Amino acid sequence: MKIAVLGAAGGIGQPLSLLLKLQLPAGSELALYDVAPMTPGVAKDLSHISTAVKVEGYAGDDIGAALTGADVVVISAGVARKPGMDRSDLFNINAGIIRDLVQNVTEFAPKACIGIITNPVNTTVAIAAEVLKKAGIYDKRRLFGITTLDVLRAETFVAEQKGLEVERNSIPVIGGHSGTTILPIFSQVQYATWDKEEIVELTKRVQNAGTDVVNAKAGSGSATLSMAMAAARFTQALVRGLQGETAVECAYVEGNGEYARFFSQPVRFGREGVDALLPIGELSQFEQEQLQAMLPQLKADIELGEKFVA
Ligand SMILES: NC(=O)C1=CN([C@@H]2O[C@H](COP(=O)(O)OP(=O)(O)OC[C@H]3O[C@@H](n4cnc5c(N)ncnc54)[C@H](O)[C@@H]3O)[C@@H](O)[C@H]2O)C=CC1
Ligand SMILES: O=C([O-])CC(=O)C(=O)O
Repeated sequence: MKIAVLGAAGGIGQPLSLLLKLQLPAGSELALYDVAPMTPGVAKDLSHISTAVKVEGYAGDDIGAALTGADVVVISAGVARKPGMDRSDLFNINAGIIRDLVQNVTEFAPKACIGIITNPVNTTVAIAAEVLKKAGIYDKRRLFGITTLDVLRAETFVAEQKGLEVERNSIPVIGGHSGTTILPIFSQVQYATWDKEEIVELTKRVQNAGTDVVNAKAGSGSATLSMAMAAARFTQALVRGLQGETAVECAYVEGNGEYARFFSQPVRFGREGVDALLPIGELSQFEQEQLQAMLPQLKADIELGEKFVA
């Protein structure tokens, strides 16, 4: 397997690359790319870690070499939020970055699975899909918005609140990745009992968790370390699927359009990327209301991306 990380010198890119160096199957190749000139140095640094994963670094115009032969491309290139901004405020800069990077993927790694971290995810994934479509190579089984951080947060916050072992949790988070489009399905946590206020509060905590980190970092960026962990977990699951093993994670994918063109839900990975979309299961009345209420925003975010490419 060859995994390319685009944005590899950044706040997420560096710890993500470290985790992949430690966790990818022996014999894998890790290609780091960023516009930042330091990127070959980041790769050199990582390459001294004694695991059987080969690391190469590329900067500036050298994206073709990074992408050629890649099975998976993970993209965290772009700008991050500062206090007072919404994820949608990143659109102006990040939309063009994603369009141009995915254009390069169409040229150098047309068969790769693409996982997008760059915000606003609700929109950047739609941009990527349209660029791939224009190039005539769009395969919806191979494009993902990485929403795993919402799952990590839901798992952690439930464990804290209920005094549970965090490893026991597996909580689906559906919808999108901003504000009220993030919907954790706490009613499916069977080993805890809830009153309604608790669920409302915990739902808001997950929805605002990104903003909490942005505010706590006070102008120097957004979540990087937890996001690196989330993206590593997603990438590992995808790689396992591509290698013919079974793996399931929530991801923001083009499904059957029941709720919106792109929607985060549990996905089973397989040799072609998405092997099957798993049902979101039963929702409480609160969750059903939240789901219906988020859809206009989610659809508008998606449309913004589609129009940007058109
Ligand atoms: N999906 C999610 O759950 C999350 C998404 N994010 C998003 O991830 C993105 C990256 O965040 P950070 O790593 O903290 O930002 P950062 O600013 O630390 O790193 C971004 C990197 O992208 C590089 N870059 C910029 N334009 C590029 C291009 N055209 N090609 C290649 N590299 C390019 C920069 O040189 C920099 O190294 C942001 O958009 C942020 O909002 C952040 C946290 C969670
Ligand atoms: O909030 C942000 O800007 C970064 C992000 O997506 C998250 O931490 O969930």
